[in-house]
Amino acid sequence: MLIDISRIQDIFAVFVLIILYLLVGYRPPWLWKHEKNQKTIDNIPGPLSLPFLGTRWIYWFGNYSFTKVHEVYADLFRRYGSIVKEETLFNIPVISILDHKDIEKVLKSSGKFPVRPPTEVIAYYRKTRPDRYASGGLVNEQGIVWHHLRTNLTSELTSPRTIASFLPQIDQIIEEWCSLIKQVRVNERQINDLKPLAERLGLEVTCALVLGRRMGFLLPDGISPNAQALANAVHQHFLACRDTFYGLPFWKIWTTPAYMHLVEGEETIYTLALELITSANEEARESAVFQSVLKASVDDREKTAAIVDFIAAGIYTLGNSIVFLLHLIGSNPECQKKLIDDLSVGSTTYLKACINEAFRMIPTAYCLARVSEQDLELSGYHIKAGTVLLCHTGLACKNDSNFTNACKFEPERWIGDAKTSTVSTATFLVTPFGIGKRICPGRRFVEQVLTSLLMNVVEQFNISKEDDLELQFEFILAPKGPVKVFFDDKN
Ligand code: HEM
Repeated sequence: MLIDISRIQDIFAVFVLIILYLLVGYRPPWLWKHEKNQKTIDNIPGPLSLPFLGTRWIYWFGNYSFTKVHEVYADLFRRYGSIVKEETLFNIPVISILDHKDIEKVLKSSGKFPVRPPTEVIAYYRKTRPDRYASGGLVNEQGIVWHHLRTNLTSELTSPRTIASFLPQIDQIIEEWCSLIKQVRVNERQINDLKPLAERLGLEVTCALVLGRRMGFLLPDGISPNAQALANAVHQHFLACRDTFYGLPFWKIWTTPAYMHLVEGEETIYTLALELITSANEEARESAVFQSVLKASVDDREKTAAIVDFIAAGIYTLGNSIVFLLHLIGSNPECQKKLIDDLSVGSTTYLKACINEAFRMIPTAYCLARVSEQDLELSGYHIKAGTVLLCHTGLACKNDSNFTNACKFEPERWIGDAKTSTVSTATFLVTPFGIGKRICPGRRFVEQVLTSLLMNVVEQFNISKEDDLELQFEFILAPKGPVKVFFDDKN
């Protein structure tokens, strides 16, 4: 009898094992074959990856420079095709994509809380200062924490009504900037370097919106030491992000100069933001954006962090975009003439087309980063959820297969019959402010500033340029060297 029971147990155990094998171990031959043939992330071409160091060595020992990352990617795509694999430290893959359909697929696949990879060095620094930061902040947080910050801190910044009510102040600031141009011109026409002047405008108008204060960045006899410190801090902040991201990663072990610069930049912006919050005057109390941040239902530390993030994310990007826009207009006298004609009949159609076209030609945020939230098929490769993907929208915009005469400044492509086909391609490629739920909350404000700027500038000046613009990578695209532009008075 005992023997019989143990035999039954054996049979039962074999039966359970067969079931388990069928459930988890068995793959039908067709599926097996498919998996074997399927190209995975391991098959994506790219530079040689070294154990532990990955492919970052191309910047340290190769011919590539991280001041020219935009050119590095153009070269990588030329060598390896429209999908390229790099590996960061510890061999974590980062996939760069150029194909329009792939970019669209990635940007469309984001869920409720799109994941943009955080800037590691900022996330690290903020964790070392729990006295100041309750989280990584709006730019670097993910998931439910990001959603909580976004909903509570950006409603006024993104509100059309708030930005429209700020328009008179924008116009006044632009008017002051045009006066400044007149005062600092050499021989009543020549601006030897447009960059610092564009940065001062970016600073003044962004601080006026975010802090509700005029900071005096446009005073003709130079700016105050405090204001200069803020301008330097924001610039330093971007360079330090670039250097810690692409440079040797020693900042993780000891305090490198790049890490020191980042800390200095963050601390200067933070100290100033805190000072302005605690000393808010009548003017500041009337500022909708500033007030909405102060009254938000979030931890007090998040409020100062949000002001820091708005300043850091807004000023430098805006300054660079102003240089790119005015240089492109100065390089295209025909377009300038059409723009003036169109404005003279009360239309802003051509002006808006010029701004779209400038963003297509030189987007300061030259690519969009996401972490895939689901498995994706990109250019025939199976990409697992959780992979870091870089959508190279800036390079795709310069591709003739996406836009005819892609390297030419042609605002006409955004008008009339041509518009429909341009817009259908542009939806996922001309994305200077990003796309989806993580889109830049400063977009509406920036568009308003650029519209008012271009209108005022072409009404007062004929702009022209001497040299071509050279670009440099400073974590975003920035002009390299002095940008000489002529501002001749209109007769
Ligand atoms: C020309 C100027 C600007 C450009 C080109 C720009 C571009 C961008 C881009 C590309 C993103 C990422 C979007 C994405 O991943 O889909 C972003 C995010 C962000 N920007 Fe801007 N931006 C500009 C100005 C501003 C201004 C003026 C502010 C604030 C006053 C601002 C605040 C932010 C913030 C807080 C984020 C993070 C949003 C989030 O993750 O939810 N930006 N910006």
